[in-house]
Amino acid sequence: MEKICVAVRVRPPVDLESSTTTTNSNGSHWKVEDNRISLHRSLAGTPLPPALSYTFDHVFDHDCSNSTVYDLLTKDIIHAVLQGFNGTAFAYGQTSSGKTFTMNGSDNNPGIIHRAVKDIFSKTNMSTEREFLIRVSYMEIYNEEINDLFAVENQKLQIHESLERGIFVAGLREEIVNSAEQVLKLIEMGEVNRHFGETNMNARSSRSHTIFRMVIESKGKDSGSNDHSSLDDAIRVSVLNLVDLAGSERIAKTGAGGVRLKEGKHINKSLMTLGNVINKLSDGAKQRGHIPYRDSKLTRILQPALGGNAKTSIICTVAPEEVHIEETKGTLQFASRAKRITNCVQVNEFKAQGALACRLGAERTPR
Ligand SMILES: Nc1ncnc2c1ncn2[C@@H]1O[C@H](COP(=O)(O)OP(=O)(O)OP(=O)(O)O)[C@@H](O)[C@H]1O
Repeated sequence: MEKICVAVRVRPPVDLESSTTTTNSNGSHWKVEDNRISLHRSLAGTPLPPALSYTFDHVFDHDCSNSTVYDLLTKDIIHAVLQGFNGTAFAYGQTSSGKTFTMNGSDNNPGIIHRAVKDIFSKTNMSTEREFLIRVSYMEIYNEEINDLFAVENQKLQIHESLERGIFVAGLREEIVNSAEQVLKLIEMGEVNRHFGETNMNARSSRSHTIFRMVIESKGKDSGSNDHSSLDDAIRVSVLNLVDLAGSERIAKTGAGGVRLKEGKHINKSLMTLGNVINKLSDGAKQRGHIPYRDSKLTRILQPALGGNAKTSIICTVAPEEVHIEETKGTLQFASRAKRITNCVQVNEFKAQGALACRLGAERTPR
């Protein structure tokens, strides 16, 4: 059993005037100390004890770089995926709090996805013991429909489950890839197909949840031994999901109407289901009861990452401004609940036989 790793990241204040402080006009501000974030208030300039205080695995203040976030929060998961464990990292938070900045980054400050891809190829290229076959796919959930970001014609895809593949999206294009550059180019092409839109809160707001997925298969390099039953024959298959969720939003604040309003309702509904799943899971095994994974496509796809067989980290992004205090409290409560979830993690290792062996034989391009 292994706990989900939960971190909070505070984005820099939007108002440049107040960029050196997160204190607000009513004297309340979020203070970050080590792995703790607290809401402080002051009365006529006299500081009062924190009104609220939360502790997480990590708390990243506004001056923290994407490189630090990657190193402390996701690097271990990425390395575990190469050992055969499933891994998921996702960003959760209100609109405009920095989820896309964290997952995708910018040209001079690459995010988690870019760093993970580079890291994976640098490790697999260096491996003297195992050979790897890597496949990638990229999908979005827009208005509760799954679309393929690598192939626009693949829309309204369905989720299925099988013994061999677990939970999967049928018809999603998977590309076999051999280098980080190839993957980053594919992602760039996929980004063009993603739904963004302008709201009052964010000039480039993600209007869908996106899931970038890498499936990594590996087997021991031929040792030259004739012992066909040796453990080296075992094939490891792991799945890495890197998820950028759309932001929860107050319709009044985003000024949404028409298409934006419809999108906002779908976003809020699926995030509410995610919250319900997290709440149920955090209740502990005895009180849990039915977990409503099937109530949204997002939770169905993330099912293995939430209480299942995956190493998972969640980065909860928050905005420091006074006007967002209620949303920030909501995000921190979500994060506190998520912290209590335990997953049951194991290496996915199979004997190379039957259909899987045939498929690997056909697809494997030795690295
Ligand atoms: N840690 C950060 N450092 C510098 N700039 C940031 C940081 N986090 C966010 N920003 C900036 O704040 C703005 C909003 O961030 P972003 O688009 O990542 O938010 P989001 O949570 O993905 O929003 P939405 O849910 O609406 O898509 C962007 O201009 C982004 O560059």
